[in-house]
Amino acid sequence: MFVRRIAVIGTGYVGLTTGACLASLGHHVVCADVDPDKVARLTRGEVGILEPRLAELVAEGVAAGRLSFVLGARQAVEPDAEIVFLCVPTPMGVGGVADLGSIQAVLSEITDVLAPDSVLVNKSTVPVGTAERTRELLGRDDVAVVSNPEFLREGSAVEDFLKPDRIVVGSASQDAAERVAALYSRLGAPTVLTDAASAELVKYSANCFLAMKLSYVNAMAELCERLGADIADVTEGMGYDRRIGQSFLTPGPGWGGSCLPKDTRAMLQIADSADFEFRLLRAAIDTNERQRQRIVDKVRLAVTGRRSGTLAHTRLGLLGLTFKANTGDLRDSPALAVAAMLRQDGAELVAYDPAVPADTVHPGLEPISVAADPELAAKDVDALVVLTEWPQFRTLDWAKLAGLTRQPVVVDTRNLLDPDVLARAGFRSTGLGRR
Ligand SMILES: NC(=O)C1=CN([C@@H]2O[C@H](COP(=O)(O)OP(=O)(O)OC[C@H]3O[C@@H](n4cnc5c(N)ncnc54)[C@H](O)[C@@H]3O)[C@@H](O)[C@H]2O)C=CC1
Ligand SMILES: O=C(O)[C@H]1O[C@H](OP(=O)(O)OP(=O)(O)OC[C@H]2O[C@@H](n3ccc(=O)[nH]c3=O)[C@H](O)[C@@H]2O)[C@H](O)[C@@H](O)[C@@H]1O
Repeated sequence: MFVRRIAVIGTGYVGLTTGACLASLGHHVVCADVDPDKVARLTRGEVGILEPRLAELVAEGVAAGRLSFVLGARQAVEPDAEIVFLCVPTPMGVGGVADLGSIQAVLSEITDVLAPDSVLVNKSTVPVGTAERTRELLGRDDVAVVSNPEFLREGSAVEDFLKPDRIVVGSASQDAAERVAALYSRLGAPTVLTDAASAELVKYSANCFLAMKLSYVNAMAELCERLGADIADVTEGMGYDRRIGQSFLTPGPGWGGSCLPKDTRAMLQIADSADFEFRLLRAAIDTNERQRQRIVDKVRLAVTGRRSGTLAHTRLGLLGLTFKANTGDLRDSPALAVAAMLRQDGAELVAYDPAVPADTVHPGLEPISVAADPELAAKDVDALVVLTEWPQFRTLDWAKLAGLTRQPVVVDTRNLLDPDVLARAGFRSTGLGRR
């Protein structure tokens, strides 16, 4: 029932969550990373990422003797790991294709130490055909390869892992697929058992669909502005249709993060390699890029009253830098993309984000002075621009902030704040697609 040794390679958002959650389900898990500092920190119980319950599960797993951390994949796999999960990065490579360098590095490290009858499971997001190529590369008939894509979201990784909407497992080996599916049996989630290529495609297909949904909503918000309609009412009215659903219908400064942007690009390449021009997806990506410019134009109009020109000699306070709320992740954050464009336009930028301390080092933060509190970010600014939907922004002392600004203007790119509250505090505000 419980597996005596599962190896999880890569201890990032996916790997650490997978390791800690599988240990909490009763399995014995050894997690490996290539980064010695990370392994040392995890061994001391320092999780280092903002994920509810993750630190707690790690501590419980370690205390119960079911979870440990080692340096290097080989040490986690030998001598007798029964199931090996690959949770290493697959970032955007040249031309948008997924870069499989880390996967290849792990394979060359572990091929000769994989135990007979073990199962190699890929949880990283990889192009269709990767499982098949992995099987060829391994050249081991006694090791099965399985695709088991992960659908967790950052900020709710543990909750999503333990209460998944579904489990997807694909393999040429029915027996191996069933062994992997059995790991999750206690979760009671619908399970799709399929071939490896279909499982790999489910992952891209889901992320691309979500991206298209968001681009559709952002386009609809623009249309609302032109037609005098209100996006909140439009999406509410749409969302009651159970075929559409209420979630993922909030307009914003464009979708970002470490996955949707890279996975949509990778899907275009996958389609291209199959001689299929995926125009629908291309349009969703183009709409997303345009969205950033649309935000800059909105800020310019709100601050200078002009549709063209620059933002030279203006100072802007940005509220939110992470790619969404409840995470500290700045990777591919739309807030940073918008900030870069505002800077390019001549604006001076100061920002506050509850998950980004003033001394954070990240290339996207270079044009921004990061403040330790929202009041510092409001001081002498020509506008406050909400870029991430942190719920605590709703309850800021808006009247006090208004008094600190040079011009009491708010551009709310997340439609997070109540316009009446802002008006009472003395702000002129604008959102996306609002009447
Ligand atoms: N972040 C997310 O919300 C989700 C990510 N994914 C996919 O999961 C994969 C991993 O993503 P994240 O966990 O976000 O990445 P991450 O960047 O947070 O973590 C990856 C970890 O792998 C380690 N690593 C790199 N090369 C290694 C090697 N050769 N041996 C051992 N460890 C190595 C890194 O040091 C790092 O700790 C990607 O393919 C991603 O697309 C899938 C679902 C959700
Ligand atoms: O493959 C992955 O890595 C993961 O990618 C996304 O998860 P995540 O990157 O954590 O972020 P999301 O919550 O999907 O948000 C993505 C972007 O869309 C934006 N968004 C989301 C929802 C919404 O209504 N409006 C909106 O603008 C967010 O602010 C963010 O920039 C998917 O939701 C996960 O299912 C998937 O496993």
